[in-house]
Amino acid sequence: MKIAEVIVDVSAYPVDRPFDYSIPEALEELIECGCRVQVPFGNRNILGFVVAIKNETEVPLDKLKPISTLLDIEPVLTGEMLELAKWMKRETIAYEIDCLQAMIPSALRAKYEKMVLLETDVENLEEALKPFFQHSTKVPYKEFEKHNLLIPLKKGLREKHLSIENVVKQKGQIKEIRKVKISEDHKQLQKIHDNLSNRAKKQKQMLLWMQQHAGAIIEPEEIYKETESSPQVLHAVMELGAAQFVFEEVYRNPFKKEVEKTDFLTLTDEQEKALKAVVNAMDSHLPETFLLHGVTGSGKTEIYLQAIQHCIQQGKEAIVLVPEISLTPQMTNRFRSRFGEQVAVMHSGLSVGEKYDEWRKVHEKKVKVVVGARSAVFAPFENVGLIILDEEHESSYKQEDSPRYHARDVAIWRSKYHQCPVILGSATPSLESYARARKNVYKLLALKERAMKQPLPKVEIVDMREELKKGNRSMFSEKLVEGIKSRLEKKEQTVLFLNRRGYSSFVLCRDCGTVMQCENCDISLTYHRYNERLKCHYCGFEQPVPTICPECGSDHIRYFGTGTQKVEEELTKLFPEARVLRMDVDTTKRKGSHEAILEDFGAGKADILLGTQMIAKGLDFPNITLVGVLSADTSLHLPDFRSAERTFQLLTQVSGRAGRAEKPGEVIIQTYTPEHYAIQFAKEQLYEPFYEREMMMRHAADYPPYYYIALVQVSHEDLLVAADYAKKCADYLRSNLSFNASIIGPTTAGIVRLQNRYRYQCLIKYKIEPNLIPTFLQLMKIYRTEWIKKGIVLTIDINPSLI
Ligand SMILES: Nc1ncnc2c1ncn2[C@@H]1O[C@H](COP(=O)(O)OP(=O)(O)OP(=O)(O)O)[C@@H](O)[C@H]1O
Ligand SMILES: [Zn+2]
Ligand SMILES: [Zn+2]
Repeated sequence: MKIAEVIVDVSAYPVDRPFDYSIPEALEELIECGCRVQVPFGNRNILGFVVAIKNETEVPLDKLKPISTLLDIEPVLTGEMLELAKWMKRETIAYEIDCLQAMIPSALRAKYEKMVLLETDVENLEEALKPFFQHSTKVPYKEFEKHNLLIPLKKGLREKHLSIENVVKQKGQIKEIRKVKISEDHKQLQKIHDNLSNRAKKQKQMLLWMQQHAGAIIEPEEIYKETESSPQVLHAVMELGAAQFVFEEVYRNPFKKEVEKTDFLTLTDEQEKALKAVVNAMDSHLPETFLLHGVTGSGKTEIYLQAIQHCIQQGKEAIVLVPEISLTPQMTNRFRSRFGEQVAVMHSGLSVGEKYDEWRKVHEKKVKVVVGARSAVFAPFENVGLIILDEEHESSYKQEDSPRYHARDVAIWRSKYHQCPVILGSATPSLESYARARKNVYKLLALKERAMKQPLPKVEIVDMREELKKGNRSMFSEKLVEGIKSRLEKKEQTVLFLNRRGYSSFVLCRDCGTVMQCENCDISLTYHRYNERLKCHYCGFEQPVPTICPECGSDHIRYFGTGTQKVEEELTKLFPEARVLRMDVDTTKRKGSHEAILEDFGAGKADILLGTQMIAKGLDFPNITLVGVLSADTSLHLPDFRSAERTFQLLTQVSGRAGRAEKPGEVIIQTYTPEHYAIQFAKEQLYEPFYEREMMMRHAADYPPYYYIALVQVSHEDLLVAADYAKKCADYLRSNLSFNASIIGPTTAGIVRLQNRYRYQCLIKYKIEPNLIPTFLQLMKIYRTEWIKKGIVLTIDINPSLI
């Protein structure tokens, strides 16, 4: 008897391990690793993934239950993915089932119906299957299940005479059109024609026409037109066997427009050198990780494109990851324009069905390249030759929910599995990656100049405290107003960036620029509106909002933040003639609106593009000559040790949107803290000095990359219960981790109450801590067996992106 090991879909089970099930004889030849099944569990029937098949089990035979249903006749997960899930589960302290579910498209988690499609001639099929395909090329899978024909079905699938598709039972249905396939058999058509009575004139006429088009697949409307006939006539001759309906699937095309083909550019020397290093690694099958550090507009994308070209030529597949917000049509079209139909695109803007279509193109190996957001790192290619993470510093590569994986780590894992290189690209690499490159763990590839040797834009810092002194209370400095005015006159375009991260959450003195900081930590206090207090979410320190500035005594104290809408109003007052496009969460809710706005701006239908984070990335329009940053400070004072790094990255990225073509660019950054090093280095657009300085700060405070961090969070509806269990956590960690690990807390979390739950946390800083994962696993086990019953929710986040 064959036994399957199944990872079942029950959450909160204390032991995360596979369960043994016997494989019914009828399914023995069908079940493979990576297939989903339904199995009895307790008194329910639940979903599971087959992760291993074996001949023996320790489960007593009378206790052993059989698999009830097989859901996938072809596995949805490869052996690689099953192995990856095991690794992820341990690295991220997640349930294996969550890891497996994260790897398949959501459509497969929805309700769907399976259909079997005829791919070749009926004659190639086993006798038992033939009757099903006499009148249609598409038959519900149920039929074969019902008639016990799964084994011949699988044979037909293996030999590629048949294929399977899952039709999602909701709006994401596979799109298909019904066509008419005219019989290939001339003689038969002739015979049908001759047997018809002379009164059936229309039918005879159609048959004559069909003889000239034997074997063709044509849309019915075209036949009516060509033969000047009606559906009734067509149906009549089809009844006689002259033709049959076929269904042709059209992949929903999320790109809408056709993309013009582009040629490869002649690389600059710097680009050439970088490409060569990657190509060498590919050719020698080396799983090397490259950090491609190139200033904005240096042509990193062109290197990706040519590296992918090489990868395809070697018969291999490439995965390109791009942060969700820069996954714009402008971005994806750059890939489509080179590789055309060989590209699949996966991002959250697609409907469930569209996403599933794209996934299937990958699963069925119909494409060679996938461009997508974080989860595309699980693209089920089996012959990966190259993995690229563009904007590698982006925090969105880390998933915030379980499984809390980082796409970079998964990419590197897969590169080892496939013995292929990884490129991490950025103009502003994360400190962690740059430190690794310095230590030669990653190979550094540098592009110091822009592709056409254009100068980087000139950056000016405007001190908003001075503006206030001059009596200018608006959010636009004189400099910026002048800048916009001259662009309007010259018919050039302006991008205005409103940094909304940390909106309204810190308190600042408008006269001296002082931001209220924690007494014990080098971090700004968070403003809590509900009780008008300032809090440190690292150590728990808190104080009321001061009425006068402790530094200069001024009473111009306010919490900071301005919305895009308000900026737009002010902008139209200042420049009534300007055409303004606003891009933020409100104007991009509707599907496709994001791309419509960009398209309009690219086509010169507006003078000013005003937006949030969304516009910081990927924009490559030649007519943008001015970039204005309205408030550089907002992201600077977030209570996060990465806030300086994030600010530097953001300012460098937005500045990089200006002057990318012939016309030189200018950048104006407005700030209340012009002396801050993140702003000063962003002005010079110097990465390395910023890196050195920020590394010093991190070193002094024992933060990454010198230390690793992990965050354990406990929440409960009752504040005291949450605090109590957080203390239990801290005690447990303290008694199980080495003295080298420091455990800070428990303290309240940044947002203390979320969805009516109180949250406490412990921060762990460590260097080498062999006991970390075992300790976390043990803590999880205690939680899952005991604490969970008390309504506690415990999460463990290793290398959190935000703390
Ligand atoms: N070798 C080349 N010759 C001519 N033009 C090039 C070359 N390489 C890139 N370009 C052009 O330079 C511009 C900037 O290139 P690209 O967008 O690839 O830079 P990037 O490094 O990805 O920029 P960013 O990080 O700012 O998004 C593009 O318009 C691109 O077409
Ligand atoms: Zn002050
Ligand atoms: Zn503090």
